[in-house]
Amino acid sequence: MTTPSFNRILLKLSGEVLMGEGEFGIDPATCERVAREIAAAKDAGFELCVVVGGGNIFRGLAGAAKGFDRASADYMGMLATVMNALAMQNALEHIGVDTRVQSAIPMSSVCEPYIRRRAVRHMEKGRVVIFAAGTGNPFFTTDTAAALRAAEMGCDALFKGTSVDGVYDADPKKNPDAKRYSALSFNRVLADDLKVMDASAVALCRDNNIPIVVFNIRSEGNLADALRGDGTSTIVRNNAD
Ligand SMILES: Nc1ncnc2c1ncn2[C@@H]1O[C@H](COP(=O)(O)OP(=O)(O)OP(=O)(O)O)[C@@H](O)[C@H]1O
Ligand SMILES: O=c1ccn([C@@H]2O[C@H](COP(=O)(O)O)[C@@H](O)[C@H]2O)c(=O)[nH]1
Repeated sequence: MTTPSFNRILLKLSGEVLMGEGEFGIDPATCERVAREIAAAKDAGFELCVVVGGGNIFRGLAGAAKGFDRASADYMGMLATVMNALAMQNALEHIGVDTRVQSAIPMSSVCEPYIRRRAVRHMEKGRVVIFAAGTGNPFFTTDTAAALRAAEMGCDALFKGTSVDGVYDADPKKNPDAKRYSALSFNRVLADDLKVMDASAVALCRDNNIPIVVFNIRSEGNLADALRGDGTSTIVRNNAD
């Protein structure tokens, strides 16, 4: 697969991936391994910002299914992403990568509030900005937050690092015969209701012409491969079938 050349990218880091081989929570070794991959991408010349998910700790929909009010459950989910952001900040700073965490829900004794111009400045200074608390609004997900921040930061592409190696014609975890696309259009993802990312995130990227690269970040080296356009991944973009 050949990927167009990108300079500034947003990495959407799955919360679920941060639990490593565990079934819940944060695995420090996985955070360190992902941090090394981010550091390598920086060394290769990319400007990076990161949106972290929260699926390893709490998802609003799952909370609502157990009886929590949906909006409260979503706020719990957003707080979970702040924990993941701090874990990633810690792992990155251990290996000498300068970072800032900015939260969409202000919590001034923990991290900076989200301020777009300040985030851009951090990136220009070579810092990795980690965006926490999603969009700050319930009824969204961190995929939509990733698309929104990618547009606000002027990113050339959104790399979704998750536990599948691309976009399939059906959920590969439920259908072993599902076929992976190497490239497809935003409109195909929406028309076929492919669930790898939520529709609002896909539409936002389509309307702002920000390609999405979906790749598996569970294995070492895959971020570097995806950034080079090597390895196994799917690119979702305008002007594709
Ligand atoms: N057509 C499809 N192609 C690929 N994956 C799909 C498809 N439909 C559903 N999926 C599922 O989407 C999941 C990835 O998206 P999801 O948003 O759930 O994860 P994430 O972003 O990695 O998680 P987190 O919420 O922890 O940040 C995969 O685990 C896969 O099972
Ligand atoms: O803008 C947002 C982003 C997230 N949430 C809630 O947080 C959890 C965790 O995020 P994932 O994207 O699932 O990893 C999500 O399930 C929502 O409950 C939100 O409300 N608004």
